[in-house]
Amino acid sequence: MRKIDVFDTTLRDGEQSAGINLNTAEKLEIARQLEKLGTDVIEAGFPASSQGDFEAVRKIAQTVQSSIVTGLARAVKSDIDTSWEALKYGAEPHLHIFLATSPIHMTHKLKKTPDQVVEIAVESVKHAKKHFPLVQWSAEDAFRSDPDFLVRIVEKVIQAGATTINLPDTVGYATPAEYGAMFNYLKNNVKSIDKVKLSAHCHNDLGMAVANSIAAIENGADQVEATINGIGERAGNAALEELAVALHIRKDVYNFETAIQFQEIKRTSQLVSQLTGMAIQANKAVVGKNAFAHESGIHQDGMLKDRSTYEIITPELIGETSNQLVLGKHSGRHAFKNKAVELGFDLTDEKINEAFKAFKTLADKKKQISEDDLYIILTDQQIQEDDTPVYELKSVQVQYGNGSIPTASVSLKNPKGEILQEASTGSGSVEAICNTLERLVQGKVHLLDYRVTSIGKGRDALGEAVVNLTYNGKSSTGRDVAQDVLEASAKAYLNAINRQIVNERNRSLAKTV
Ligand SMILES: CC(=O)SCCNC(=O)CCNC(=O)[C@H](O)C(C)(C)COP(=O)(O)OP(=O)(O)OC[C@H]1O[C@@H](n2cnc3c(N)ncnc32)[C@H](O)[C@@H]1OP(=O)(O)O
Ligand SMILES: CC(C)C(=O)C(=O)O
Ligand SMILES: [Mg+2]
Repeated sequence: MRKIDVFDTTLRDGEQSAGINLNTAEKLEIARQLEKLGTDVIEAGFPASSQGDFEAVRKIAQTVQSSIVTGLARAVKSDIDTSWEALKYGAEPHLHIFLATSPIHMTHKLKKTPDQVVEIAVESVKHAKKHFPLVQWSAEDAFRSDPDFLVRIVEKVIQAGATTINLPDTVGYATPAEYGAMFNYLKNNVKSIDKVKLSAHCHNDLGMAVANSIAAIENGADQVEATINGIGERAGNAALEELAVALHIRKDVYNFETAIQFQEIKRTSQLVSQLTGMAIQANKAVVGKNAFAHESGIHQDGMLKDRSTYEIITPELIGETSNQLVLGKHSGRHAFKNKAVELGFDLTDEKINEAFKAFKTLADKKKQISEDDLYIILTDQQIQEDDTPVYELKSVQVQYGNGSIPTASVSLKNPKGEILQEASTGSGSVEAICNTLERLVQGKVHLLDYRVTSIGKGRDALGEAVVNLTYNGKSSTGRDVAQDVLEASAKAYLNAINRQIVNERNRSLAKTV
């Protein structure tokens, strides 16, 4: 079996999804989980794009041990030098440089001739090689590039020192046969191609990202680039979990293997959804809520007689548990701590105590505490590390009746430590809460999007609220989970604002350094 490397770009291309904005603690948490998942390379961000991304990539490079950590850079010296400062801590520093090669991009975006593009590509790879032992070079929009130009530029960047060549279908336009043919063409026409690792990077605009990635592997690609839950620019990237499971389940056809630890798939998918606020569609392959649900009588009859009638992937393969009661309101701190360790959390005693308090509060209200609930409580503690003073919800009360105007009263502590109270009406309960909060916080807020979903099963399942807004002109996403969706909504709203306050403080600290 040929081993295929998995390059995860959830934290870079995935974060480019509209509405996603992860902070350093959240990125670090996802990177740790990607390491457990067995990804060969983690693209942690774009260090030159912002101080926040620089910090996140630096922390991830310092923390992650068993996956290679990389970051994206334009073919620009200052991007490369900044990336080095963030990535130099890795055991094998790796940089990912990209430059567009299609006529459309060269003419309209870069405004460069093909010869100039070759020169810039070669110079940037040579410059990167002064620092980095591993340099991946991507021909952005490779699929819409002239194949002979690709052959020429790829040969030159290999001569300049590139160690991996990536040929993306940047706009998700290729069919599997066409994308495979491009790899075949380069394999047969670039003289030095066997000196480098060949990589595929597919987007899902026509729903073919996973199929295209597999076609690339069949035609010589050694590495596939993908994201958890398929998040990414526009319609997203190839979904990592779908790719890995497809190669595994159909190894009889493909004969390829990856180092992905299948047991970690469900957990990774949930974590990414929880921290990005991007819901997973119920019927999504492998990780959707319905992926293992059998609804109709004939299917249920078949499943009861023999699971192989309708089940080609078992939920156990991807680490799906039955989610039965694990701890209850009479459980003590020791059992709680043991369970946290068993679930893979490494928290200080102080954070365990905070999580334990949240667990007891929930256990008082909810009959059964599931593993999903524990993950939410523990992850919330794990990602809390900033001590910037922010808004804190003290209480929220809503008066609602179908014949009256909903009214919300809210009390909160502001970043100066003052307790403020306000009341306001709205056409619904959530709008009343948002209107009240808008009066209480300092600055201009504009609500863009709001969503509630349930976590886990049953009528007492936790409610998750995701709020997308602009605060003083900057877009931000907040998320929170509570047993009551109105409380979750108020907290999610404040979390979005608090995120901007923390970002602002980090930006001003960076300027003073
Ligand atoms: C296919 C992909 O996913 S590519 C990755 C996309 N990801 C991102 O863009 C996220 C991070 N980006 C950012 O934060 C910003 O765009 C920055 C910091 C990188 C650059 O910001 P700005 O300097 O304000 O430039 P802006 O984004 O408006 O324009 C991009 C510039 O880079 C140039 N450029 C684009 N790609 C490349 C490249 N690979 N190498 C060199 N220059 C490039 C463009 O031609 C344009 O140059 P111009 O100003 O001379 O016209
Ligand atoms: C930066 C490159 C690899 C990219 O994301 C794309 O071309 O889609
Ligand atoms: Mg991409």
